Parts: sequence; structure tokens; C-alpha cells
Amino acid sequence: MLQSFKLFFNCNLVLSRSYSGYYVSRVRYLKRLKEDDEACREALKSGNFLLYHKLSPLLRKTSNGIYTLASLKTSDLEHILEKVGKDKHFVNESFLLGCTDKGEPQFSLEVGDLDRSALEQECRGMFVDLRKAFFMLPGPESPLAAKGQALLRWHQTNCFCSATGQPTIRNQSGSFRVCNSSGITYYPKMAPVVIVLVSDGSRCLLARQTMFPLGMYSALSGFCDMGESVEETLHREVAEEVGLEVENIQYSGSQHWPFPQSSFMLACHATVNPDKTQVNIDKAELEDARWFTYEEITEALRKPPLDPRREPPVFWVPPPYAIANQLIQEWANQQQLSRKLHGLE
Ligand SMILES: NC(=O)c1ccc[n+]([C@@H]2O[C@H](COP(=O)([O-])OP(=O)(O)OC[C@H]3O[C@@H](n4cnc5c(N)ncnc54)[C@H](O)[C@@H]3O)[C@@H](O)[C@H]2O)c1
Ligand SMILES: [Mg+2]
Repeated sequence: MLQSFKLFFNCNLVLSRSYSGYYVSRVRYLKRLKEDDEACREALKSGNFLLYHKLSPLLRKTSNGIYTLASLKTSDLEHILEKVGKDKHFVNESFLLGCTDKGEPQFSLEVGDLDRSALEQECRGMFVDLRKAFFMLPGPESPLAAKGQALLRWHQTNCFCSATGQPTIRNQSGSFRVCNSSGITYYPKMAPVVIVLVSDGSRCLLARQTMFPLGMYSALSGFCDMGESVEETLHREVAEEVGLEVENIQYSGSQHWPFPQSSFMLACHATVNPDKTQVNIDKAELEDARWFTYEEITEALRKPPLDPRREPPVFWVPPPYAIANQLIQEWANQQQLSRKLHGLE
């Protein structure tokens, strides 16, 4: 028994060491591609490309009916570009995203100036709005689709220097743009947002904005003001939006969020005094905010992500790719545990 445990332990150690070695070499390779234009140009020759048409990613339906992000090899992409009347050197306009599990470089390319249906036909895929694509793609592909779009959007909206009005020039990987006139270097930006699931011990507080899909409630959120800490933003946003004072802040995780223009979501849990739970909603920000019981939450978590073609149910929570879902899931797990401890389940 002890021996088999040792064997298992040693195997895992070897595996984790080789994995970490692979991870280090992968990130160092990417760092070189980011900084070295010549190395990045070379990598473009054996790249994998995600295509976007006016920021909508190209998806493909597999033989078993699952949608996936379409990834094209350099030679296939060059061939397709030539077929739709574009010079094959257009691949050099791509931006570096990362690399695949096999260590192959990945790029995103905006092809919005080219004929959409001709491209869809040549690529055997379709360009889908990212908000819809999120519902269609398997879990790990959603963040990649989001990153590709975010990088393209940032470059499209940062073509000029805000100090001189002169054009900014990208490096080959797209990790920055520089204004040769002012010397200012611009790096892709995310706006920090705090998202918090507030609990009174037995219920959690969810809210909805008028712009949310019908029936969807989410955790409270808000952009950080200049100079604020995560804790300060969290206290302020909860006070502004629902008039409550929170305590016991616990960090849960983070996520890049491409809407509206690249946010960096910092997710936390917090509690309120169970005797002070009366919400006072800022109607300019929120349409509604309500306390939900454990039973209501577990039922909402069991529902499949909303199918846009179906009637929305009365109450549902954001789907698993949104960090709000993670917070709600964690809260439900913690409630379940404490119910078990108190013999309620
Ligand atoms: N991934 C998730 O699970 C999840 C869940 C909830 C919200 N979000 C995202 O968080 C973002 C912020 O949440 P919110 O709407 O509650 O924020 P919020 O409560 O701060 O209100 C938004 C308003 O803040 C102002 N604002 C201040 N700084 C801004 C900036 N840098 N960019 C844009 N507007 C700014 C604008 O007037 C805007 O209308 C939303 O865009 C939403 O997409 C993500
Ligand atoms: Mg808000």
C-alpha cells in the first residue's frame, strides 16, 4: 500500500516537473515572439490562425454536431486568401495570441474587408457574433475566442496617438503600438471590474440591469475608479447599487471579459449582517436586486444555459463561462456543506 502510494506520488512528481518544464519553455518562446519581430515573422510561417469578420469569430461544425473555433494553418490560409482575391502576405497583419498544446503559435486575423460568404464557403465555417459563439463553443475555447477578439478590437481603436494625433505603428506580434512622433508606447488594456456575490448567511443577493436577457440575474459588479483598491471598489459599488455595507471579503478568482471593451473581472465573496439586509436599489443602475434562497439557486444552476431560441425561464443565472456562475456555484457548494454539517441534508 505504502509502496503503491510512493509510486503514485513519484509518478505525479515526474509528470508535474516535466509539465512545468514544458510550461516554462512555452512561455519563454512566446515572450521571444512578442519582443522579436523577426522571430514572430518566422513563426507566422507555421502558425494556426483564428479568423474574425468584423470581430465575429469563425466557427466550424464538427461531424458530431459540436461547434468549434476554426483554426487554419498558414498554407491553407494563404490559399484561401488568394482564392478570395487577397494577397497571401495579408497573414502578416495577424496578432499573436499564444500557442497550442503542441507548442504551435496561434494568431488572430481580422478579415472584415473581405467577402463574408465567400470566406465562409472557402473555410467551411461561419462567422458568429461572440455573444452567441460563447453559447456554442466548448468551455476552453470561449476565452481564446474572447482574447482574439479583444486584441483585434484594441488595435482597431488605437491606431492614433492620443497626444499627437499621429498614427501609431504596431510591432509584429501586436503586443504594443508606438507613436514615432511622441515616442509613447501603447499596450493593450483591460478595465478592472469587481464582481461580488453578497450573502447574508442563508441567501445570496443577485441583481439585473435592463440590458440583461430576460430573467437573468447576476452578481453585483462595477468598474474600479482610478486609484481604488479592489476592496474600496467592492464596498463602494455595493453601497451605490443596493445601499448595503459589506464585510468579510474573500477573493475567488479572475477572468478576462471581452464586453463591452475588455474588462478584467476580479471576483469576490462578501457578507452582510443578517439583520441589515434591506436593499435600496439605485434604479439608474439596476432594474431589480433580490435575495435568493439556496433552493432557488440550486434549481437555477441545474438549468442548461439559455437557448436564445427558447422562451426564457423566469429566473436563470449566467452560464458557466461567466465568472458570476463560478461565484454562485461556490456559494451553493458552501451552503450545501454547512447544511450537511447542521444535519439539514
Ligand atoms: N463575466 C461575468 O460574469 C460578468 C458579470 C457581471 C458583469 N460583467 C461585466 O462587468 C462590466 C461592469 O459591470 P457594471 O455594468 O455593473 O459596471 P458599473 O456598475 O460600474 O456600471 C457601468 C457604468 O459605469 C461607467 N463606467 C465607469 N468606468 C467605466 C469603464 N472603464 N468602462 C465602461 N464604463 C465605465 C459607465 O457609465 C457605465 O455605464 C460589464 O460591462 C459586464 O459586461 C461580467
Ligand atoms: Mg454595476
